Amino acid sequence: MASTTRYTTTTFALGHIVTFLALRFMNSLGSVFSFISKDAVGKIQIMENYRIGESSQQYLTLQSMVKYEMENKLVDLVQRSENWDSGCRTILRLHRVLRWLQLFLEKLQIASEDSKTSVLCTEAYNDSLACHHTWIVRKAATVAFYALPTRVAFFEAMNMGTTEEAVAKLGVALPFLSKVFDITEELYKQHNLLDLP
Ligand SMILES: CCCCCCCCCCCCC/C=C/[C@@H](O)[C@H](COP(=O)(O)O)NC(=O)CCCCCCCCCCCCCCC
Repeated sequence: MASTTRYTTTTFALGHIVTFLALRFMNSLGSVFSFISKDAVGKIQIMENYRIGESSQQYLTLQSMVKYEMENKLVDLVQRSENWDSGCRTILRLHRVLRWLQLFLEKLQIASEDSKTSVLCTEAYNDSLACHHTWIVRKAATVAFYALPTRVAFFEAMNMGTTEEAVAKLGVALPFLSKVFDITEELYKQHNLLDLP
C-alpha cells in the first residue's frame, strides 16, 4: 500500500484548504497562538515555493521529493547548514504536527461533555511533539493551550456542527489522517529520515 499510494496535487490542494481553515481558526484564538501559526505558515510557504519552483515536478509526490532531494544531496542529515529548509526536514516537522493532531482529535472524539480541551491538547502534545521542542517552546505552547475554548465552542468555531455531528465527522476523517501519517512514517523510516536536524 505504502509504495503505491501517492500524494497528488489534489491532496496538496485539500491540505491547503484544511490548513487555511485551521490557521484562520488559530488566528481567531488571538495573539497567544500567533507564534504557533507563524511557524506553521513559514513551513507551508517553504513547501509552496518548491511546488512553484524550477524543480516543481520533483515535488509532485512525497516519494518523488524524497528521491530527488536524497539523490541530489539536498538534505542536511547531521546538522542544519545550507539545506536547512529542505523539503524532507520541513515535511518531517509538519508530519510530527500531524501526529499531535491525530492524538488530539481522537481524544476530542471520545471526551466527555465536561472535559477540558486544554488538558486534552496538552496530553496529546506531551505524547507527540513536546520531545522535539526546546524548553522555551514547550512552556509557551503549554501556556497557549490554556486559552483553548470548550469542546462545544471548539466544534462550533471549526464549523463542525453539533457535538454529535462533530463526533461523526471525526469518525470519518481520522482514518484518512492515520493513513497519511502511516505512509509518511514508513517512507521516512525506510530512508532513515525520522531524526533530521
Ligand atoms: C488548536 C490548537 C493548536 C495547537 C497547536 C499544537 C501544536 C503546538 C506546536 C507549538 C509550536 C511552537 C512554534 C515553534 C516551533 C518550532 O520550534 C518547531 C520546530 O521547528 P524548527 O525545527 O524549524 O526550528 N516547529 C514545529 O514543530 C512545527 C509547528 C507547527 C505548528 C502547526 C500547528 C497547526 C495547528 C493546526 C490546528 C488545527 C486544529 C484543527 C482542529 C480540528
